[in-house]
Amino acid sequence: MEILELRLANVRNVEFAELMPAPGISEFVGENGAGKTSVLESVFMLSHGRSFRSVKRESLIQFGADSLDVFARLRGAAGERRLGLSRRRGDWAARVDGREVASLAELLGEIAVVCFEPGSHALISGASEERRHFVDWALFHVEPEYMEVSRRYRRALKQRNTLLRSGRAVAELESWDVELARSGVLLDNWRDRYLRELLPELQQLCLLLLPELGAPDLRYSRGWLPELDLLDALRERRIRDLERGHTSTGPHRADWKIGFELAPEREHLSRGQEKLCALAFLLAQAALFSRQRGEWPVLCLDDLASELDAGHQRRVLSWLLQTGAQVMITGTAALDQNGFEASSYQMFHVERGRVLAY
Ligand SMILES: Nc1ncnc2c1ncn2[C@@H]1O[C@H](COP(=O)(O)OP(=O)(O)OP(=O)(O)O)[C@@H](O)[C@H]1O
Repeated sequence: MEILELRLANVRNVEFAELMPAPGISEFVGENGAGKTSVLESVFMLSHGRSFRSVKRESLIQFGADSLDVFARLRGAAGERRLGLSRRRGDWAARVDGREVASLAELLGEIAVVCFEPGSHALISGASEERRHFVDWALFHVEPEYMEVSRRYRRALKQRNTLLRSGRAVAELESWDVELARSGVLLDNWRDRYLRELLPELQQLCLLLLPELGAPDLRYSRGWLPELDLLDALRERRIRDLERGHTSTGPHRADWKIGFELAPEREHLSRGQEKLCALAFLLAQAALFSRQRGEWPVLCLDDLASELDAGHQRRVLSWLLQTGAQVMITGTAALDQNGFEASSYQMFHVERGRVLAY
């Protein structure tokens, strides 16, 4: 998919910007604090409903402004779409082709953006929630029933936790346990399958970015004891859960980790290797998306040059070039443009909130 036109208003220090990203690589170059990341955050917002820097969307609204607008004209396999996310008088509204949609998910389902940024190492070293989000974001795009099943699971979990805190009879938990098991097993199967499908893509990217570590392996832990089925695991934990006041087992506790032949645990990775590893996951996710959906997501790479050394940058850029995906990259200095085709490359200068095609 490709963003043909992008418009932002009152996003951080960008009062207004209108640009036409290149079909291939668009580079946003400017000094620290110029507004480069704000452009990427806007694109990411359309696909995730939030910024990658903060869960609070409000922090993007320009100081003193009472509205924010992000608009993109997107060409994808399903045709052309006009996508908008805005905030007016305290309310957020999402629009697809000019029509306000009832649920944000309708907008998020239209555009896929995969972003590597300075906080991405949290995918490897951060909380398990980051890793569940990573998988669940992909499931949202490829499993038509994902939203509904995930909603049922979250609702049952909330009800079960309320019941646990109320200290009422254990027997009342049965119906919620049955619902948790029904939806939870589906989530677990999808996650398990997704990670197995991701592995070959990941192996290729690790070979490109981290060849010194040997072959990678992915270990998925589903969130409950492998020898039990989910319903039995929930039943078995009831007494303990009542004491603790929350549900201590199930897919909401799922996690996965990567190990390499020569670095079996995360603690064996250097900080730089952690970042490369996170990048390998994100690019593998994009590659799998393209295989499953027949089109590439938009790829954003924030501050690539400060995250990667020159050799790794070159490898990533040549990999990106052969995908044909639309890519947006920020940096304080221009990239080495060797191999870029003029027709699919565009540089933008960003200066104190102004974005200008160069
Ligand atoms: N809500 C806001 N309203 C106005 N300005 C803001 C707001 N939030 C942040 N800023 C400012 O907006 C500017 C843009 O930040 P941004 O992160 O986009 O810059 P950048 O060009 O990516 O910088 P760097 O190279 O340092 O990462 C910064 O100067 C920041 O202080």
